[in-house]
Amino acid sequence: FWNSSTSTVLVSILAFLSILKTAGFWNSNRGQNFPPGPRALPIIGNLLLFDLKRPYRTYLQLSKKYGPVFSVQLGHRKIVVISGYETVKEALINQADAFSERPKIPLFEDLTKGNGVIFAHGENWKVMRRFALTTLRDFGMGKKVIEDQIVEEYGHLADTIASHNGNPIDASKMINAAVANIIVSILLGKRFDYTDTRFRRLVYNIFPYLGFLLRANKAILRNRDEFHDFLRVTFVEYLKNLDKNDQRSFIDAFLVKQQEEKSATNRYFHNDNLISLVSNLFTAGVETISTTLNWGFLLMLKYPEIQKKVHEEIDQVLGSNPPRIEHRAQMPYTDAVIHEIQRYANILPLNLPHETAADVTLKGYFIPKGTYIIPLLTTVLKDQSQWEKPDMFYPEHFLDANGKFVKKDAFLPFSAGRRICAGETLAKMELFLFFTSLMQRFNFQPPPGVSKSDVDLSPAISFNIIPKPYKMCAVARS
Ligand code: HEM
Repeated sequence: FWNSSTSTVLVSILAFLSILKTAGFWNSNRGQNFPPGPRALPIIGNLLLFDLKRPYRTYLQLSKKYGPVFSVQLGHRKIVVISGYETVKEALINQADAFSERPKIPLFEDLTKGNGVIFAHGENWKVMRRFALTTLRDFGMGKKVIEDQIVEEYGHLADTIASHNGNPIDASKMINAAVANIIVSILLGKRFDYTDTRFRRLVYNIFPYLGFLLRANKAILRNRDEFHDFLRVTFVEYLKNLDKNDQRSFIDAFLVKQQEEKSATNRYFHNDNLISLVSNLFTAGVETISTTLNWGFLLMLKYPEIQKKVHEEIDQVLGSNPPRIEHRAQMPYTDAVIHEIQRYANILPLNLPHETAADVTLKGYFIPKGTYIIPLLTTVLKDQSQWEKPDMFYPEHFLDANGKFVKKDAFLPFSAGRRICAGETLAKMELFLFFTSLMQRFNFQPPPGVSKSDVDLSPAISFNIIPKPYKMCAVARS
């Protein structure tokens, strides 16, 4: 009965049905005004349209053609892309709850099993996010400890940079280590020496560079196992010395919660959630900041006249005093430059993916519950209706005619709504203190023989926007 011609007929029928389905013949969304988009091919959907090396470019082009709400199909997944400041705001802020979920992405589900905060869902996400936010505040801004730690850390970083005596260096690894130490001191309550072997493995091997997050290879899984083993041993150690009245780290705070009397949320405080939280904060809190700083110094090489103005403001306001966070309000130009670095660098052009938690209507289009959403941040940070010179590095975007700092609604590098970056306050503090302190100590110049017009601002090939590796000379300022 079951012979090869039966199989051929069956395969043909299936292929035909698949074509009909893709063409929308009995699409469940049909008649409900699903957002428009390019016609999809069977099985692969719109894959052929994509610049796979820099997918954000394809989304950007499609948004120009199809407008602020459109759809693409990748494999069997229909994706709705939201672009432009007004529309992203209408979704993530005005309809915050409906756009607050994360899709289940196989690689991340394998890595975290829905634990932690970044790729968590429903109630687990809510409880872990609330805990992460309060604890970051307590161990950071609340107790002022973190500001002191950043000040200590930028001292170490500046000394390491100065030891190269103005010779050309690629500072990215040093910056990475300094930034990693900040989150490590919040999580573990102590910093590491840059030469510590375990720390080096943690920073350089275990956590992949932003651009390679999507490579689900065996090495990543092996590194993850090694990191988890390290954490399990650490938890046991911290548990032994735990003192409810003297909590010294994020891990201590979690373990105290775990031991509290049974409460409605107590069941979420298990070790798998702690492991994922620690990994989440490390992944989210190191590469983002160091990539932004790497863009910042590259831009200072390209625009020495802007660097000069920052130096002047530093000399005027700080003199030789170390920067503290309260100085930011007195340094509008430096503040504007840092904001413009974030806007221009646009490091997460695709944002992180969202998913609709309920059926929702946006700009007249119907989007069912469970739809994969991309709130396209690049179209917000470069929205022509919001920025005077969207494609240029122009700190005046954040200054009024009197040189006072002005906030901009479309400045959303941390996204918006329920899933807005949980580390925004910490990140802003780190960016200001690291950038200002290094600028206070050094003049950044291209290596000998390289002129400012040779400085290349085109990004490396990646899913996110990272600068190509570069060298610079950090010449001590007298
Ligand atoms: C320049 C620095 C940073 C940028 C540009 C940035 C940007 C972002 C963006 C765009 C998201 C996704 C928001 C969304 O889904 O709508 C995000 C999420 C997140 N970020 Fe950041 N981030 C930065 C630094 C940090 C730091 C320092 C930490 C923590 C220490 C952190 C922790 C998180 C966490 C936990 C999430 C997940 C939030 C959730 O799913 O509820 N980030 N960040």
